[in-house]
Amino acid sequence: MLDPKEEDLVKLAETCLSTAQQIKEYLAANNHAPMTFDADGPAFFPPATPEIQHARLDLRAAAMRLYDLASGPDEILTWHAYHCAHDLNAFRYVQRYNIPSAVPTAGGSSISYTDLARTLGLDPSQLRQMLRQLMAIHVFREPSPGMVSHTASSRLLTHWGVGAFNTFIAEDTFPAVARQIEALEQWGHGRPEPNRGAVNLFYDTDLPMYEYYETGAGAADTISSLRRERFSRLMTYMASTPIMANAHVARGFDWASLPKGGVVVDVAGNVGHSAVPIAQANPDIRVVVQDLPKIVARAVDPATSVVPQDLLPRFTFMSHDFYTLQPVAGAAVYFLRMILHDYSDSYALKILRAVVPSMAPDSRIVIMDQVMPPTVGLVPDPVERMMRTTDLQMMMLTNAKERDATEWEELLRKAGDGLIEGVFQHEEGHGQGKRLGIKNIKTPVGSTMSLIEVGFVDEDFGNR
Ligand SMILES: C[S@@+](CC[C@H](N)C(=O)[O-])C[C@H]1O[C@@H](n2cnc3c(N)ncnc32)[C@H](O)[C@@H]1O
Repeated sequence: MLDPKEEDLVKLAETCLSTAQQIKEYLAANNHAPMTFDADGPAFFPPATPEIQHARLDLRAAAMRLYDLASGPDEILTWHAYHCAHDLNAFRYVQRYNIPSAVPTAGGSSISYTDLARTLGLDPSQLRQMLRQLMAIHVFREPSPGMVSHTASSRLLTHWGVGAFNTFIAEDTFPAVARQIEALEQWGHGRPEPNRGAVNLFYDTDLPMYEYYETGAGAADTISSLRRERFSRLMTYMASTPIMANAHVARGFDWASLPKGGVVVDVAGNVGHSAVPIAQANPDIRVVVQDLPKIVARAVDPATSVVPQDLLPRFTFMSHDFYTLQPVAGAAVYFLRMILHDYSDSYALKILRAVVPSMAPDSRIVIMDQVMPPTVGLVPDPVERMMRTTDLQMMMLTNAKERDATEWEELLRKAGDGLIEGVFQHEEGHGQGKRLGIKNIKTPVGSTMSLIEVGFVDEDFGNR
């Protein structure tokens, strides 16, 4: 990993050179096309060995640091921030008016600003202003004056998942995060309620984001339906990206060790996409996927179902509000992926304390979320950037946060307080000297999320 304190221009440039060579050679040796901005080039960096992944991280970290040092302290605060704001503004325009699908995708083809504007009912001069802003970051290009064509990135805006992600940033995150300070001033700093986030001001709702999405029934409320669909697609896509790949679910916990006939409850599992690798890892277990009613309807609808046909007999879908007592008692595992980071401590506690009374003494809770580095500079810069941005996204959405290992341990200890005796009521000693705690944390290679195995441990167990 690049030394977090390295500031020498030449040393950073040397890192760029050596890692760039390593990556170029790897691509050539494995018959992968070189990375390019051309529309016909690879849309995603190809799968690579851990060494090449590390080289990519170092290259990005060194190049970004060089860029910042060459810009100077003033530009970080002025021009860089200025560019970011208007890049987002241009993305919003591009998404709102469906520009990507109106630009021809056939190799080498292009369209004039005038024709594009006429097709979409836009002003040609404003259209050109917006697209030229994005061309600086390799999104669209002008192959000749007055003509627009795709780059690899702009073409990807037509991809169902990348497009949904970009639209969510442009149409939801960008305008909502601009209300963050107003939310803090209107409702108070450090508020725990999930319906007092910046997104509540932007969506103009008193409901927590997920409940707001649920209100989108019928034509009466099409905007919340549209936002729910977008968010749902975003979540499904995220689970397919290398850093959040569903495959990590199988790598971070030994699902095969669960007993025959054991049950895994995927609490708030959306349409069940993350439970698929669990069921595949152990043919002898059953899976219960729980979520809010409209999500469950999507999960069981053949048009939107994501669970492969051969696994379906082992799947049950259930509407369940996770603030209420967990209806499945004695499951082998209660799996909570990307749930608790959506909530402040007091709400995350409510969710966990609704699970604990249903646990058997040997049940586990497996939490899959980020385990934040306890300070800055411990992970590669691009990873740190992703984790910190996600942390703020959680604040914006639901007044929530990502947690480090100590914060997780503290939360779990409180989640078990007063409930242990009930779980161990049929056992000798009634669970005296036990607490809910972390048994293990495993971070699969290439994943930003870890699997935190939680169970009943002796009071003096571990000291993370
Ligand atoms: C961030 S998504 C995570 C989904 C899934 N676990 C995953 O890893 O992709 C949060 C999920 O929580 C669900 N949810 C929100 N509030 C809920 C509630 N009160 N009870 C049950 N599920 C809820 C949402 O519908 C959504 O599917």
